Amino acid sequence: HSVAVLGAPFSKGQKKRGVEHGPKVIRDAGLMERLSNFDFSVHDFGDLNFQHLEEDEPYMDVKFPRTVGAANKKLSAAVRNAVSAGHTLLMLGGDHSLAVGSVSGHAQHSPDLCLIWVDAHADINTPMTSPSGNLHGQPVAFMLKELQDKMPDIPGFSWTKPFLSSRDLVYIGLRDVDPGEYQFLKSFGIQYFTMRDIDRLGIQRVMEVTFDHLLARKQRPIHLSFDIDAFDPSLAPATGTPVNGGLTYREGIYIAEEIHNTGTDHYSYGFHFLWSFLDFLKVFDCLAFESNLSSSWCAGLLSVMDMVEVNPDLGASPEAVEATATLAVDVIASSLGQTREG
Ligand SMILES: N[C@](CCCC[B-](O)(O)O)(CCN1CCCCC1)C(=O)O
Ligand SMILES: [Mn+2]
Ligand SMILES: [Mn+2]
Ligand SMILES: [Mn+2]
Repeated sequence: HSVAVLGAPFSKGQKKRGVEHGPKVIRDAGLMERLSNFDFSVHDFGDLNFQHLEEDEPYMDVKFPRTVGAANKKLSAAVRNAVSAGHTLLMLGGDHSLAVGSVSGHAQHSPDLCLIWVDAHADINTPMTSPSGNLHGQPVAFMLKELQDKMPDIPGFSWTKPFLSSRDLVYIGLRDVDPGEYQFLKSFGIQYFTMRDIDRLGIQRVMEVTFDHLLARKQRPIHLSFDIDAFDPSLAPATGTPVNGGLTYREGIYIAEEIHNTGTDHYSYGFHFLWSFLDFLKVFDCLAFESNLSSSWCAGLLSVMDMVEVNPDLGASPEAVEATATLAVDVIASSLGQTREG
């Protein structure tokens, strides 16, 4: 299979300058070099260029609605085209408002997709519940069918149509959820794992429950929307809304590795005891075929991945920026098949 890389240098979903340079610093951290180590082909689609609209007054306190709406309309077409061409698509942000275009473009090709949202935040505010008016805290609200009667007609977003059911979404890493968002999570019964849940259950169990929830009934394409602020700020300081107590390096990489490992029979869900027993037997090397089988099979179910909110202007030093960008590349590489075992 092939991977396409698309940069989305966009920042108007929030107020801090610099996140529009996210695609550049992620590439400068060696992204394309790291991707060339895999056996799949890599296509660089370059960066989208977004026009800044002159007249773009706030709407119900929502900032830059027409600019954000237009950018996402353009992004959704690019994502739909890339997925339709058979690529696994990697979208480099840019702020998280870009998920509106990325996920809806993906859903136009794959309406049965499921969404894994790795983030300190739920990003499910409506214009009425948003404490900031920043659209990077609202993308999920544009996607959910259950929220469509609570969403006003925002200028610039008339092209959008809700496409996602709450049961097809799982959050991992939450630790800064606004009151209105919490109400939606509870009333729609959305599956989520906070950092406390990760402390209690451990990341292996979190991923098992996530895949049982999303894939046990049937396998389908995964959209992974990864906000770098899911990591602890000590690991990812160069980002706009850091929150203490985030993912460790190993937890973040494990999430990515497990997403890569979906899609083979090796992981027919609900039979963990069997697979862990087979893994145990593997140590006697009597099941070598099993690992070869899964490695040949593992295209993985990942179809589109967003990597967003890397902001080079917010690192305290060049080293801090480099560390944040390199972490983003590590997560991307692990999602696409890089392993820690060789
Ligand atoms: N939930 C917030 C933050 C959104 C972050 C967007 B992301 O995840 O893409 O980076 C507001 C969070 N909270 C408001 C009260 C004071 C502390 C921050 C919002 O503005 O909606
Ligand atoms: Mn966030
Ligand atoms: Mn986010
Ligand atoms: Mn693999």
